[in-house]
Amino acid sequence: MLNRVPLIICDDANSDDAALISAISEKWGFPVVSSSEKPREGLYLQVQNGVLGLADAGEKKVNPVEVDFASPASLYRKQHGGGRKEPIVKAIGLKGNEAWHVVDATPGLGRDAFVLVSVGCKVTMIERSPVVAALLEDGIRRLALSFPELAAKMSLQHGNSAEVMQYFTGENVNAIYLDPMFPHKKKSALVKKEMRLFQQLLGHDPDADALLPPALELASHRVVVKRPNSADVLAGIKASMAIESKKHRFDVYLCQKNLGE
Ligand SMILES: C[S@@+](CC[C@H](N)C(=O)[O-])C[C@H]1O[C@@H](n2cnc3c(N)ncnc32)[C@H](O)[C@@H]1O
Repeated sequence: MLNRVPLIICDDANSDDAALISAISEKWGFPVVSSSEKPREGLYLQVQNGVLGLADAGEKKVNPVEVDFASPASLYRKQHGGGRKEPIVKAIGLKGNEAWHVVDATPGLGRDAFVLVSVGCKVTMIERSPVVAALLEDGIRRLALSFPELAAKMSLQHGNSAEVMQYFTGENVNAIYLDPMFPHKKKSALVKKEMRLFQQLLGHDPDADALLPPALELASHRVVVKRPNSADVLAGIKASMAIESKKHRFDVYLCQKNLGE
């Protein structure tokens, strides 16, 4: 996993972008590099028009990857039923439980987390990659400018969830969602360019099994694990049930503490 990538400052950056770059670099420790020193290969972060993005110097045609909670697709989803039909919402069992507190222990670009927020949940995201955490933080900051009520339902912690969940303090956690990276065939056309970039940054998560035991300990109601259809259950622990879609499966673990509810 790459923990640090350069943060490029363009020679013609406006003062707002320059201020954002220095705040991000100070918080996350990314080295600031001028655009003339931009690497010819590899990943780098940039700020353009107030948005932090992750780009690949070798893939000039691919747009930088950003966290965009207020994208038209996300907002369409929110306005048209708020994602209630999404398999993740069914798997977590949110019907009638929309106000649950959910920990997303593998948030990535926060797409699934935003589906949960859009149906009414409060979501705590715990992300271990500083690059991804910085992208998420920037997404929450921009969401707060247009939808402060939604941004207020999202919080972010930086760390390894397998550890953070063991010492989690604060509000009761009703459900935990796990969606660790899974190795894809390298040159498959199905692996989108954005996903390739992510794999270059993070690799896959060979320690994913370590997430399930502390999650089962912490959640009061459910733990849900997203897996490719072909994959084994996480940590060899059998799920209470599975919800299948075309490419994925949601393994649902009902927590013993609340089986009667
Ligand atoms: C497949 S992505 C998740 C995608 C996400 N569900 C979405 O909707 O965008 C997996 C993410 O989990 C993070 N991750 C994996 N293991 C972790 C751990 N032990 N602690 C914290 N984050 C972890 C990875 O860094 C990566 O960003």
